[in-house]
Amino acid sequence: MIEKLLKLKEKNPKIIVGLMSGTSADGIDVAVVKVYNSGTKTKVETLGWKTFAFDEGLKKMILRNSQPETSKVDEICRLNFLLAQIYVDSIFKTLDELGIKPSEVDLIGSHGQTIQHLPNEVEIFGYKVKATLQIGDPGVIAKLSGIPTVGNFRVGDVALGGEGAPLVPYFDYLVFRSNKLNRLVLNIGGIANFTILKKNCDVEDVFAFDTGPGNMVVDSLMKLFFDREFDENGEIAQKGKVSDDLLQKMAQHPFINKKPPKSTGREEFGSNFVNQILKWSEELSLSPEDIIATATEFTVYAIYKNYENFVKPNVEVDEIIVSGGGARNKFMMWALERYFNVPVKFTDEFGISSDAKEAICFAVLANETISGNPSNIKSVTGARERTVLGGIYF
Ligand SMILES: Nc1ncnc2c1ncn2[C@@H]1O[C@H](COP(=O)(O)OP(=O)(O)OP(=O)(O)O)[C@@H](O)[C@H]1O
Ligand SMILES: CC(=O)N[C@H]1[C@@H]2OC[C@@H](O2)[C@@H](O)[C@@H]1O[C@H](C)C(=O)O
Repeated sequence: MIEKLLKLKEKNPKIIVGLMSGTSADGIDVAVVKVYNSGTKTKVETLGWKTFAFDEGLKKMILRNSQPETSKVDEICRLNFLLAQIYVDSIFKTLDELGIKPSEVDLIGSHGQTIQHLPNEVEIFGYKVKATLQIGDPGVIAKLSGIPTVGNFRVGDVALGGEGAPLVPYFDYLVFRSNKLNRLVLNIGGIANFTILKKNCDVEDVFAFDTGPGNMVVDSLMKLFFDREFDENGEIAQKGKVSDDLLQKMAQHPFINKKPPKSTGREEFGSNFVNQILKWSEELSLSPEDIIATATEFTVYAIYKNYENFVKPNVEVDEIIVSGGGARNKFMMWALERYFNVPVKFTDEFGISSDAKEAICFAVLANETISGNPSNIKSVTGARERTVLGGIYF
């Protein structure tokens, strides 16, 4: 086993599959990449990627098991295996389409499905506990695929007192740093998060955190009002009018002004928050279109407010580089340009598909694990130490 691991460490370049199933619970992104070197010398070449949508029933099962009120421990136990089985199927389908044999793949890096993220410390039985849970067991992935798999990336950072998120900032640092420009690298998935890369920055200068909802709130409202999974291209938002009254109420959410390091999820922007929005909207007699427009505006408001509070006093950004499903929402992208007034680019311009960025990231993070390089950033997660992330399974 150790020989295998050492051989894998020395192999350069490596073919690595990165797997992301994000907080939107909309499906899995599989990216196949060739990774050269490691650390600051890392070079990534994307060989291909594919998205697999989850069946509606599966999405429901994931969502109900992401909430304490509706979760069931036997369903979570089964989902842990089921998701791993689905991941492996998706990997094989992607490889087949790309004409790559599974035996040619050196490594898999799998994020897993977050069903609960509890970075706020609680005292239980005299112990201070922070916790996070990603399911879709990497041990099962390794056994079914026959490919060494790195998973459970967040655990080490949380164990060392960190938020365990966001982890993409290290990848952003490797790929998007510049010696000429101050960059804000933004991902708008279920949750939105950004990475600030000051020109000529060092790894410990990187500043990043979750800013609040990405598409999570809009998606839930779209399901309720229009029985659709999301607002395609922001078309419904474009038909509505932003309500300043509702926006101001949403802006009071304590996460928006909370000081970083911080990370969030469905625990704070799930059904409780959506129900609150519904109540406020009823009082204000808003149409569904206006509510969607306001919730979409809120995502960008929260991104900007966090920038204004915690970044702008030290670093003024020259450009924004966007990825994630929100990049396809025109209303959101216009709002971003309106708030920031700097060029808004997509990661695709930099050779990283905006739909596959997080999957590519977990391939690169797996390479860092195998190479023995720490990939958390203390200034981002608040962990006591930098550490090698993830567990390796054969
Ligand atoms: N054409 C589109 N128009 C508008 N929104 C879109 C479009 N395509 C995708 N989205 C939005 O993007 C979301 C999915 O984004 P993405 O896959 O980046 O999130 P994720 O990886 O699940 O989340 P996270 O990054 O928070 O873990 C969808 O739920 C939807 O709201
Ligand atoms: C706990 C968890 O799964 N967090 C996700 C989520 O989705 C976006 C944002 O919230 C970020 O904190 C993180 O994912 C990305 C991949 C990250 O760690 O950078």
